[in-house]
Amino acid sequence: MRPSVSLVRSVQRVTRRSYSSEAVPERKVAVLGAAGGIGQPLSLLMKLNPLVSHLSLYDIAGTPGVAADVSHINTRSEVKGYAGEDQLAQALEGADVVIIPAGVPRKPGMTRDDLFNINAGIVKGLTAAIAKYCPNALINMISNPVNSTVPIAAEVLKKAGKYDDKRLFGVTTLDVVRAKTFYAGKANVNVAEVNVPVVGGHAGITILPLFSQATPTANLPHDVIKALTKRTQDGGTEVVEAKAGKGSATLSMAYAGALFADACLKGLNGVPDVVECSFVQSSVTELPFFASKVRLGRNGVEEVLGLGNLSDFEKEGLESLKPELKASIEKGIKFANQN
Ligand SMILES: NC(=O)c1ccc[n+]([C@@H]2O[C@H](COP(=O)([O-])OP(=O)(O)OC[C@H]3O[C@@H](n4cnc5c(N)ncnc54)[C@H](O)[C@@H]3O)[C@@H](O)[C@H]2O)c1
Ligand SMILES: O=C(O)C[C@H](O)C(=O)O
Repeated sequence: MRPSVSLVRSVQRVTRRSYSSEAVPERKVAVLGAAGGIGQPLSLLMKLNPLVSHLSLYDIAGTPGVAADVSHINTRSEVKGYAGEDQLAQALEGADVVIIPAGVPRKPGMTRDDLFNINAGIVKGLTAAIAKYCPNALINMISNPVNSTVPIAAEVLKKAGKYDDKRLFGVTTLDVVRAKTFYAGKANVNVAEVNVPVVGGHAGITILPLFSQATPTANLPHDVIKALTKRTQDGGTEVVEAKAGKGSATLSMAYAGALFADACLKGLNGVPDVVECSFVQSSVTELPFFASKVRLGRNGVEEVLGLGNLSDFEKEGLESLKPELKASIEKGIKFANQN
C-alpha cells in the first residue's frame, strides 16, 4: 500500500529529525469505532506511526480480532482491543489523542445531515466518556455530520466542565487530500508538492477549497476552477455513489485521519510549524466553528489562521455557505442541550 508506506517513511524522517537527541515521548492514541470501515485501516496506519506508543482500539464489538491482527505488526506501539461500553473507560484512560470514526455512513441519495439522528447520540455518549476518562485528550472528530458533531461534542464537554476549545477538532483533511489530488490532475503538477487550503465546513457547499491560494500556481481558467471546486465539494458523494450502498469513503478517510492524527502528535511533541486545516472553534468569521488552517502545538490549537486573500468566486462561496453551516452548528448545539 504505497500511501501508508510513504506516510510511515515521512513520519520516520521527521521523527528522526525532530527527536535526534531525545527519546520520542510515550503517546496513547485511542480509536473509537475501530472495527468499522474507517476504523480498521486507520488502526493499521496508526500502528505504523512511530509516534504512537500505545494504541487503544475500541468499538461496540469486533475489536479483539482487529487488535490481535494489528498487534502482530512489528512496530513500536502496544495494541489493546476493547469491546462494549464496560471497557470504554479503560480504552480512554491516559489517551493523548482520541480519534472518533464511530457511527453510520451514508448510502446513495442521503446527505450527511441524514446521519444526524443516529450519529448525534453516538458522539454525545462517547464525548461524555472522554470528559470523564481523558479530558485532556485532543479529540479528532470524523463522525458525520462533522458540522454538527463537533458542536455537540463542545456542548457535552462544556456541561461536564471540561471544554477546552484548543483540544476539539473536526477532521476535514479528506477535503484537503481530494483538493490536492484533483488540482494536481488539472494543473499537471507533482501532487506531492501541491498545497490547497480548504475552509468552511464538511458537507456540500460548506466545503470551500481555496484554489486561488493553491501552490504550485497554475493559472487555471475560471471554468476549470469552478469544476474543481464542485468536484471537491461532491467528493464524498462520488465515493458513496460508486460504492452503491456499501458505505462511504473509508480508505482515503483512514489515510486522511492518519495524517491529521500524526499532525496532532507532532504538535503535542513540540515539533514547530505544524499546520493543517481543521473545523475548530473560530473567530475567523461570525460563525462559532469554522474550518481553516490551524497551527498545532503542545496544547492542541496554537493559532487559528485567517483565510488570506480570496478570489471573487471564493468570496461568493464563503457568503453562500454561511447559512447552511450556521444551521448545522445550531442543530448540534440544540441537540446536545435538549437530550
Ligand atoms: N470526516 C470525514 O471526512 C469522513 C469521511 C468518511 C466517513 N466519515 C464518517 O465516519 C463515520 C464512520 O464511517 P465508516 O465507513 O467507518 O462506518 P462503519 O459503519 O463501517 O463503521 C462505524 C463503526 O462505528 C461503530 N460504532 C457504532 N456505535 C458506536 C459506539 N457507540 N461506540 C463505538 N463504536 C461505535 C460500529 O460498530 C462500526 O464498527 C460515518 O459517520 C461517516 O459518515 C467522515
Ligand atoms: O461523504 C460522506 O458521507 C463521507 C465523508 O464525509 C466524505 O467526505 O467522504
